[in-house]
Amino acid sequence: MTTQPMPGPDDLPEGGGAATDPTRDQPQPEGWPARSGQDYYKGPVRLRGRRVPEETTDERLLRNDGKSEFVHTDPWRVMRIQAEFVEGFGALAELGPAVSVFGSARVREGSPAYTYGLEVGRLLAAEGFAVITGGGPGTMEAANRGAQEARGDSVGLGIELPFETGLNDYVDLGVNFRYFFVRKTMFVKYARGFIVLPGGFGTLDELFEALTLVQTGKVSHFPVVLMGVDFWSPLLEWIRGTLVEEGMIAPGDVDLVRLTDDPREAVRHIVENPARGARARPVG
Ligand SMILES: C/C(=C\CNc1ncnc2c1ncn2[C@@H]1O[C@H](COP(=O)(O)O)[C@@H](O)[C@H]1O)CO
Repeated sequence: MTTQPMPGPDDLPEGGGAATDPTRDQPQPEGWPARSGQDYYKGPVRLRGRRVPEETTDERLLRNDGKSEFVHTDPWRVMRIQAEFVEGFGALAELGPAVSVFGSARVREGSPAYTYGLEVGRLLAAEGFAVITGGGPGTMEAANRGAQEARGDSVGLGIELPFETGLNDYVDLGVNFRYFFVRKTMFVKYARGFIVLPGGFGTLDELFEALTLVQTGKVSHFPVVLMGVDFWSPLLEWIRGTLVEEGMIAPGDVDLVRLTDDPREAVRHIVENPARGARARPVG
């Protein structure tokens, strides 16, 4: 058996290519790729015969044939997702201590939930916390507005939605995300705690995401405050009466949450309960 030296990097075109193999310079079967008589190197992979691609990686990269379906493929999507993480981390890396505030996109100025938002935004900023919201209307606008009025850092992590407007006018540092899960990572990564105002599905999703991460010990033990006793009590009663009773969660899991109507108490709870190292409760 004869062995041939592997070509070095200088012998190969960048991004893969063919290196001549003098022993394989015979006529190739009909229908085989034009360069099938040569060894083809693609990173650590060597290809021969009909496995030799018709065109090199660079040829494919530089080809402009007007076809655009590739932008809808999963590998391409993964690149977009990565880019979104990079942009998000880049924009927020130097943010000081922050608290994420979740709540309804639908309430108007003058409603109790909007007023909670304004107040917690102001108080958090006065305590030196950046206020992170979903950057949208309703309570998000209120919390950003409160933070801005108190000369704090007002951050909006917007989400691209099919029929919604962009960031509210009170966001000073805004990042718009295409993917909910990338945006959620930012809410958690840069926050020392969460304040949850009355809201709908979006708010519940964010609340339970935060609780699950803490409960399972995936993240630090963050303080979580629910604002609005009348609004949240039925949910907490159901959690205690059904989830705990049926053994779906541990009784202590409910202690993860503080319920109040008082924005001062909400902010004090965050200040007095700094995030502690992650500690999952053993199931059962
Ligand atoms: C429905 C309306 C606007 C939607 N625009 C949003 N912009 C930014 N973030 C949003 C938006 N809608 C939901 N969110 C996120 O979910 C939470 C609020 O959802 P809920 O269902 O209203 O409780 C909020 O914390 C955001 O992160 C108005 O026309």
